[in-house]
Parts: sequence; structure tokens; C-alpha cells
Amino acid sequence: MGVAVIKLKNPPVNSLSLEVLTEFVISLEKLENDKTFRGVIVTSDCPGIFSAGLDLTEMCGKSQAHYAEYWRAVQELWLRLYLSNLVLIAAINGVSPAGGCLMSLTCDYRVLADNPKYNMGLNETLLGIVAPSWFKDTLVNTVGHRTAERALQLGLLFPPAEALRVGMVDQVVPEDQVHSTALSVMAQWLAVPDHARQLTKNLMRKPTADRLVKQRDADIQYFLRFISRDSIQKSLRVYLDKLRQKKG
Ligand SMILES: CCCCCCCCCCCCC/C=C/C(=O)SCCNC(=O)CCNC(=O)[C@H](O)C(C)(C)COP(=O)(O)OP(=O)(O)OC[C@H]1O[C@@H](n2cnc3c(N)ncnc32)[C@H](O)[C@@H]1OP(=O)(O)O
Repeated sequence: MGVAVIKLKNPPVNSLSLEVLTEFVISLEKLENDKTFRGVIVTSDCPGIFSAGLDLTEMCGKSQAHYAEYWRAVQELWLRLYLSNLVLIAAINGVSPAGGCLMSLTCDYRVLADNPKYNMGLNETLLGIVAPSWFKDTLVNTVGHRTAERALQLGLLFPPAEALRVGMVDQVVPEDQVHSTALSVMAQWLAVPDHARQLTKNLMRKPTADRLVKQRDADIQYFLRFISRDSIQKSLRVYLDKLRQKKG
């Protein structure tokens, strides 16, 4: 039925490095241009981890030029995914904090594996950073304003039952059924004529995407100012050190 599977593979935690973001955009563009494909299942090849989100090492201790290049790549992937003409279904087979959650929120439908460890949410505040307005918009468009307001301020990571309850995911299924469920949901979405579904998707999502498109450069400058602050760099270093020391 013209369905591709994009399996993220950047061990150990599928962090969204500049390279991963760039390759993801290229793969998506190829699929968009190949008319034999109408849908994509986005999933992970890293056991237990859908994606650890943006790569913190790309946002810490690097040059301004690097931050700018990285942020443009984050924007680009979000725009491509959010406005994709393809049906995108996230088969979430692991934990998905922050950017990992955002990636799934850009999809048209989310199937999450029923494993209490597989938390998802925008936890940026717990790192001492702030989810940008377009991350916020994506969450609001999915779960509504009040749930998003509370989740964003508290940096909540929802276990599967809670994620389902607040509407962050559409279905929670046993782990071994995530892929087959994504495939059967895909069949339902592909039963709708492409042009009508695509125009409707655009109607729903373009106003949100346009807000970023209209001020992409300003958004990059905003990010640069924010991420370069000593206090923010310090928060990121402390968080990364905590992650690294967890093992030792
Ligand atoms: C005035 C207002 C202004 C507003 C302006 C806004 C401007 C914009 C501001 C900036 C916005 C940024 C938005 C950020 C989005 C993000 O996505 S930030 C990333 C958030 N991610 C996380 O918090 C997840 C962190 N990771 C984990 O919790 C765990 O690693 C895990 C995913 C649950 C997996 O656990 P486990 O299997 O136990 O693996 P670990 O041992 O923890 O990790 C293995 C190695 O991987 C490294 N690592 C983990 N996550 C990341 C990451 N996101 N980036 C880079 N590296 C990561 C970890 O350090 C380990 O490394 P080593 O010890 O070197 O092996």
C-alpha cells in the first residue's frame, strides 16, 4: 500500500544530532517525491528508547555558528514533519522526552507501547530550558491548552495510561503489537482520498507552521541568545553530567 518505515538508529539513545536531523529531512523529502509512497511509520531501532530528544551536546559548549546551524535543522525537520503530505504514524516503542515527544506529536496518529517505563512529554523546564513557542503550539494542538499549560510548566513526563488519558497518544497497545497496530491504522488513513485528506491536514496545521515560517530567522536569533546565556549553558552541563554519572 506504499508505506515506508523510518527507523531511527542513533545509539545509544537516538538523540537528534545535526546529522540525524539532516538525514531524516533528506529521507522524508525522497519519500514525498516518490509517488509510490503515501504513508510513513516513524519508529525506533534503539531498544526501549524512541528518542532522547534534541542532542544536548549540540547545544552545549559549541560556537554561535553551530547553534544557528543546529537550530535551523531542528526547525526544518519540524516543518517537514508537521506539514508532510504523507500520512505519518508514530509507532512509539520507547521513552520519548522533549524533542522525541515533539517528533511524535508532528505525526497524524500515535501508537504507544504499553510499558510503564515509556514516559513521554515536553520536560524542558526540568533541564532549566524552555520549550519554544512552536513546541508549545504542537502540544496545545494535541492535548488542549490547560493540559499543555500544566504539562509544560511542570515538565511532565506521562506514562502510557496517562498519555492516553490526556490525548497525547491515540492508542496504547502491548509492545509486540505496536507495529501491526500502526499498519492497520495506516490502512484506515489511506482509505481516505489523498487530496481531500492532505488539504484538510493543511487547513488544520498551516496556521501553526506559518507562525514559525514568518519568523524563522528571528526564532534562530532568539535561540542563540537563550542558549548562549551562562546560566543556560551551566544548566545543560549539570544535566549532562547527571546523565553521565548515573552509570558510575
Ligand atoms: C525567556 C524565554 C525564552 C524562550 C526561548 C526558547 C528558546 C529555545 C530554548 C531551547 C529549547 C531546547 C528544546 C530542547 C529539547 C530537547 O529535546 S532537550 C533533550 C531532552 N532530553 C532528555 O531530557 C532526555 C535525557 N536522557 C534520558 O533521560 C536518558 O538518557 C534516557 C533517554 C531515559 C535513556 O536512559 P538510559 O538508557 O539509562 O541511558 P543513559 O545512560 O541515560 O544515556 C546514555 C548516554 O546517552 C547520553 N544522552 C542521553 N540523552 C541525551 C541527549 N538528549 N543528548 C545527548 N546525549 C544524551 C547520556 O549522557 C549517556 O552518555 P554517556 O554517559 O557518555 O554514554
